[in-house]
Amino acid sequence: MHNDIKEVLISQEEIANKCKELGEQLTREYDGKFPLAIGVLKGAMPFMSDILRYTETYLEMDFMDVSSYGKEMRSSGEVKIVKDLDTKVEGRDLLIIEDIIDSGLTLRYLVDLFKYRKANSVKIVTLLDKPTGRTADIKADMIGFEVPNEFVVGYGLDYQEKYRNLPYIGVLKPEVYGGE
Ligand SMILES: O=P(O)(O)OC[C@H]1O[C@H](OP(=O)(O)OP(=O)(O)O)[C@H](O)[C@@H]1O
Ligand SMILES: Nc1nc2[nH]cnc2c(=O)[nH]1
Repeated sequence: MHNDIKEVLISQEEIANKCKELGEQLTREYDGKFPLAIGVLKGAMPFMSDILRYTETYLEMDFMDVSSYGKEMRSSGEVKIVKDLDTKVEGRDLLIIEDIIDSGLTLRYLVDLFKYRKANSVKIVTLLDKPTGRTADIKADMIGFEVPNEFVVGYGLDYQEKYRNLPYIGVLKPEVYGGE
């Protein structure tokens, strides 16, 4: 698996330090509130697990499974709900937890949906931000790292469902996805 990686962009240690920092920031942000933390499956799973163990306030967790990439490296442009929330969001303070904002289409769709469902507030924390990919108008409230305009894998992020269990963020060798 590690043999398929051309370059490590963000190390396991850098990710761990950042998760602690962001979790502590969330503690301050949501102290005395009872937010609903929403993990966007599947990619956000490791990040959600790591930041929330440093968030020392009462909170509730739920998950939404949305998909727009399928097996491709480009967004289909259509965000599909694979699994909806089990929790009502009306009047709640929501924290959306994402692994990456690229085109922004996934988060634009989710924020609009939660506003339509009358959430009290909607904030976004993302591990990675790829601003050069953006086509939709959306910004995160908290960002771990900015990444260049490359398809990244690891720590939740997949290519054809592989590499989500890598402990770091990296870039694949071109031959892995049929490039030169
Ligand atoms: O800003 P965007 O261009 O919309 O891209 C971001 C989304 O793409 C990935 O999800 P994907 O649809 O690949 O599903 P997955 O998390 O199950 O891999 C990622 O986890 C984000 O949710
Ligand atoms: N694995 C992966 N999924 C994405 N979804 C949106 N951008 C990316 C990316 O760079 N890598």
